[in-house]
Order: sequence, then C-alpha cells, then structure tokens
Amino acid sequence: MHLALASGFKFDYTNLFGEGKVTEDDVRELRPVIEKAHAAVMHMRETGEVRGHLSKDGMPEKVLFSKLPYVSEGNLNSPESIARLKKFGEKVHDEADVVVSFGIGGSYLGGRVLFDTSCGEFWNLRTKKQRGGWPEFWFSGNNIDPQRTKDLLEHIRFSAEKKRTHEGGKLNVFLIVISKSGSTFDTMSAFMVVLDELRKSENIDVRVVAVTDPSTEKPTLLKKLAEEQGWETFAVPDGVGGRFSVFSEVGLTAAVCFGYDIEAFLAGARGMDEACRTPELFENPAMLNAVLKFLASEKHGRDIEVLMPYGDYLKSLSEWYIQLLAESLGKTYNRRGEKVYYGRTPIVAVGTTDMHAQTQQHQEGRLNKVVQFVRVEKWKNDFEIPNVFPSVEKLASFSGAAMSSALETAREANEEALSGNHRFNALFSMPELTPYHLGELMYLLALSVAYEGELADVDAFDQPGVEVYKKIMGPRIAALGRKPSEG
Ligand SMILES: O=P(O)(O)OC[C@H]1O[C@](O)(CO)[C@@H](O)[C@@H]1O
Repeated sequence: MHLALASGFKFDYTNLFGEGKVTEDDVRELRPVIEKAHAAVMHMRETGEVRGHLSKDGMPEKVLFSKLPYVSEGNLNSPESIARLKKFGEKVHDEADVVVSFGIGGSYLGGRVLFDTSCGEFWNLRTKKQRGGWPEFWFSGNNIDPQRTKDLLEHIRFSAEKKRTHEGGKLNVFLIVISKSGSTFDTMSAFMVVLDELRKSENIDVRVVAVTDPSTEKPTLLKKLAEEQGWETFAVPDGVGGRFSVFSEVGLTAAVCFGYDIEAFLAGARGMDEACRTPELFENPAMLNAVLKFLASEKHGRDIEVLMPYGDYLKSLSEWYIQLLAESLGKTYNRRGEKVYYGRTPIVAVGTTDMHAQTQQHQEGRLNKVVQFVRVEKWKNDFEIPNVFPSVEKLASFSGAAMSSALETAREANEEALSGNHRFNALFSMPELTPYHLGELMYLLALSVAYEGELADVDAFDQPGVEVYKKIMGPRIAALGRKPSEG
C-alpha cells in the first residue's frame, strides 16, 4: 500500500494501516475531524491564519511557512531574494576561505541537513580546489561548549598560518550569525568568543553576516548590531518559526555557501505542497502521514516515532525532525485550554547503525513505537563488495553484492522482522538523495505537523515550554557576568 508522486517519491504505509494496525474504522470515525483539519490547513495556506495561534508576546501571529516554496514577486522568497542569495553565494565562493555558521535549533538544524546530505563528512578535509573552490564550512553556536569552541579557533588559526606561509595574505573568514530572536545565548556567546579571538589575529580578515527578524518596529538585538556595525543581513521572515525556516533565508543563506541548489530544494517543497492540496486522504502525503501517526498514537498507544533513515548523512534529518515534532506537538493544553499532554516522542535512529543498538528495543520492547524508515533508492556512488578472501566462505558468499543493495536488504529485513511482531512501521522512499527530493521530504514533514496540530487541536506553532527554563537560566547567566563596577 503506497502513495507515489510523479517525481518518484513514495510513502509506503503497508505496515501502518490495515488489520491489527490503524484500521479503516479508525479512519472512518475520524473523518469529520480530518475534513476540518484539511480545511484549516488550506485556510492557513491561503491566509496565514491558524485558529488560536499567538506569538510569544501573546499577539495574533500569521503562519507563513507554506508560502516559502513559491518563488514569485512579492512573496517571502522572490526572484530578487533568490538572486541576492545566489550573488552572496558567489561572493563567498570567490572571497571566503572559511565560513562559520552560528545558530541553534531551527537556526542550525535545517542548514545542517543540507550540508550533510550534499557535502558529507570530509568536506572540510578537502582542499579548496577539491571542493570546487568553495570554502570550509563549520557550524558553531549550537551548544555552549568551551572545548569545541577552542578546537574550532585553533583550527582556523592554523589555517591562517598555513595560508600566510604558503600563499601569503590573510585568511578570509565569514561568520554567519543566525538567530530569529537575535539574542539566543548559546548562539551569541559562541559568536562573540569566536569573533573576539579571530579579530586578535593579524592573519585573519573577519566579515560578519547576520540573519535575523527584519522587523523595524521592535528590532532584535542582532538587527541593531548589524546596523551599527554595517554587517550584511538576511531575513528570518515574520510568521516563519525556526523549525520551519529551512525553506527561508535561514537555511538558504547557509546553503549558498557550499553551492547547494536552493532552487531545486524549493521546487521539491513546492511539488510536495501541490501534492498535498487534495482533500483525498489517500492521495495527500502530509495529511495521510499525520492521520496515520495520530491514530497510531491515540488509538493504539504508539506515541513514539523513531525516524530511521538508512545512510549516515541523513542522521541530521532525524535531528531536524526531533525539533519539528517536539516543539510543534508537545503541548500541555489544547486550543480549548484543556489539559491534554499531547505529543508523540521523536527518537533519532540511523540504519544500519542502530539495528545493532536500538532494534532490540524496537522489536521486543513496549508496543509504543512507529518506526519511520527513510530510504534512498539510487545512490550516487556505490561499491561492489570485493572477493578479498576467497577461502573464507562466509565473506566470499556476499562478494559481488552492491553496498546499496545490501543496505536496502538490511532495511527490508528490519521492516519484515518488526512487522512480524506487531510493530508499526512505514517508509518514505526518495528516488535519489537530491535537493529536490530532500525538499519534498522535509516539506512533507513540516506540513504534516500542521495537520497533526489540527487533529489534536493543539497549537503546532508556539513553544511556550521552552520559555520556562529560559526564565530560570537568564538571570543566573547574567549573574555570572562582569558587573559594571568591575569595569
Ligand atoms: O533563532 P533563535 O531565535 O536564536 O532561536 C533558536 C531556537 O530556540 C528556540 O526558540 C527554542 O528555545 C527554537 O524554537 C528556535 O529554533
């Protein structure tokens, strides 16, 4: 049982729907709610209005992420804004040796997915020439970690020294600071440490680019700083929450620094958005995904979702999804103000790695999980496993197999084993690991949480829970600082 798009993207829900799983009766019973949810999501698409959604300051706020895939005049992503981003990418290509992107949560995770899936683990170990002239690209500000900050600085200083010795001239470093609120401690503290240290080096030329809320009414601290210091800026548009911002200048500013095809990525998101306009449940991938996962949780107690892509470079997709699902749907109150404690718990897993770690739990632990597989059908590179030790029968037996086929065989075995023991699972299948198909998948997941918010009647676009610890932490961190009397 699967839903396939013309692009080749598939959602296979055979092991999530049917006898002993989410049943036709479950879906039938929910029909009126599903219809209302679809009408609400269509309304959100057209007007940006989501019933009951308020900003952090308690003001009505539009939800506009579903506009982002559409690049046209007057839209959040317009031909001019895309051209400007690409021009910035060209400047980075021509002038930067090193880029460091500072951000956390939505200001980090989406860019990380784009980086990992296109550049991989060894990007920064290659020479500039091997990278096609693109600079090194590092992330920072996604933790308050003194050791990694020191290691990053040491690496940049070392590169500067190397450049001075071999080529002469200064190392050109671009620091991209991404923060919608403009004052997130983790991001800003790492940025200030790195900026301050790099400025001390005479071999390094530092340029800063800020990505923040562009509102002039109540400018963010980062916006004010950018104005004061004359830094170039890009925008986190109003109405686009961090966890939905990979389709905006948040994800795209980082992406153009490593030559990512941002237009193909947005085209994939657009293709998925168009596919999700139909009111036919079994033809609408985001609605179907949300309905099946909601019912699996509410009717069958499967309220944990393990997002398990097969392939190392997709691990960050799971990490991005953690924030999307957790902040969007983990809510104490529904929109009627009743205590519901809603929220399916997301778990990161990677195949085949976690088959040797988590699978025991998935296979035999509590019957409370849905394992959501992600598969790449055709890999850009592949290896045939060679017959290196012909006399060792066991090793010789699988020689000749392609690694990609073995990877899929392992996934299928896991799927069959889980299904054979009443373990709910499903599969998103990407024809290839391209920006287009990644755009489709990430957008499907983003729109899915909009549907699920409607089904559960919770506000999927706020995150009041994260303010609680911030209120405790803020004054305590401030108290650690130097007092004015201390100079
Ligand atoms: O972009 P900002 O404002 O620095 O926020 C980073 C992240 O912090 C959160 O506000 C949670 O604390 C997320 O929702 C957000 O993605």
